[in-house]
Amino acid sequence: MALNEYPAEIVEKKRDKNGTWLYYVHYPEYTSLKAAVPNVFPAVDKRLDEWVPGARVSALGAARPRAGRAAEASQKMTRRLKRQYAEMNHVGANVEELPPLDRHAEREHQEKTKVKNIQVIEFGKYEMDTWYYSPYPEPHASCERLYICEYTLKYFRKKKTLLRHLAKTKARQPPGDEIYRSPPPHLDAPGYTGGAVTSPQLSMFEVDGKKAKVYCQNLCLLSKLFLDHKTLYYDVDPFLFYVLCERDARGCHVVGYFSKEKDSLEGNNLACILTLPAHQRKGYGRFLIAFSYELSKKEGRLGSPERPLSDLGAVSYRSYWMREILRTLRDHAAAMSIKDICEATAIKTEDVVKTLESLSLIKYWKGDHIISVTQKIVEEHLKTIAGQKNIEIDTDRLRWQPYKARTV
Ligand SMILES: CC(=O)SCCNC(=O)CCNC(=O)[C@H](O)C(C)(C)COP(=O)(O)OP(=O)(O)OC[C@H]1O[C@@H](n2cnc3c(N)ncnc32)[C@H](O)[C@@H]1OP(=O)(O)O
Repeated sequence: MALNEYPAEIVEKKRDKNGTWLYYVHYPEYTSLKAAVPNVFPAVDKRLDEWVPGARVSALGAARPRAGRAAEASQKMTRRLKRQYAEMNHVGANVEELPPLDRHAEREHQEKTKVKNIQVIEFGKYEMDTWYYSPYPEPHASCERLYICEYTLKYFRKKKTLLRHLAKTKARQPPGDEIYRSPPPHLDAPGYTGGAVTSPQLSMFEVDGKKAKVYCQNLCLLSKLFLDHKTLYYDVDPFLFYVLCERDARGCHVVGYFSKEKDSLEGNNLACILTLPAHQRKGYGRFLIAFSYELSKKEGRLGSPERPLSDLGAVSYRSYWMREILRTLRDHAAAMSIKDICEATAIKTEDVVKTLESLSLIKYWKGDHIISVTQKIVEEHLKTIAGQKNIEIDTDRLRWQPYKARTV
């Protein structure tokens, strides 16, 4: 195999307008996960799948990924690691292991979604490559490029139609209640030298799936472009959507969201989370996760995300849990029980135990889990994560009541 060639599987082929063959290829040995993260592996990372002209495919099934998109980390999965990943994230490691009906549904889903339909979206001032298939209705489903209004989430095949829509619509923010607005930057903040404030101001909106049905359905269709396995698109009534926006003089620009069941029997405090690719790795994912736990604290309940987690979901949650638990231990001089940590953070017991295990800070003694840590060890662990991007939530600014308390 030549340099810069990668093993590839051909998933589909088609002819372009000029009759040239194009191949839809999957790179089985590569992932777009940016760094090797212990025990977190994409089951199948389809994010780099793409159409390539025949000239870029060699006879042995090797292709050259588009410049700039080449996978940065090669993580071959051993069978053992695959099983570990599946166990941690409650994902079936193998379709064959599912019950017959689920197996059939899973195969059908895989067949339908194996080739992504929309390649690029224009959203506000950003253009973003998509990652996965999303069931937009026809004729939009067959568009290579979709133009999406960042305020209403309506989608268009042509830019001029989007511009006409923007000229007509008055919407400049999500259709819900603004429940949080970030504090203005402190004038004594490090790096502030006077003049215009450049750091984005954040607003969080709560949008009710029942009251703003079309907006929420459009949000689900949009998020499916970046989520492989969530299947909620149309039945949005039982959910609340927490939409995070950067705010400026023109309006509120969506950067991410999470959804939450109004009444989760499993005690989930988050169903689905997304940061749009143009805004990833700036700390917004952690902010959204932290926000979901702040809501759980107000409800007086422990919470956990709905499973399965995606690979990116798993890294983000593990990083969040680790930091929160270590900070809580530090603030209490490391003298806490597991129950104390759960109460302070609203993180479900199982997630606390797994996180402490991964840090080797827990012992199993006489049938019970015991935390085994000193303040010094906590400080040392905290030093290793000191560089994390963290946007603090000022809880005094959260205006929110549990859904159940509002409806009785
Ligand atoms: C319950 C569920 O919904 S599971 C599905 C989760 N959602 C998805 O998979 C949709 C697509 N992915 C996403 O939307 C985003 O990647 C999210 C929401 C998971 C994370 O959002 P981001 O805004 O990028 O997260 P943020 O910047 O706060 O980073 C959180 C942590 O994850 C890590 N992380 C995020 N992306 C990556 C990546 N590509 N590779 C390695 N680590 C990553 C960050 O390094 C950070 O950890 P650190 O502070 O210890 O370094």
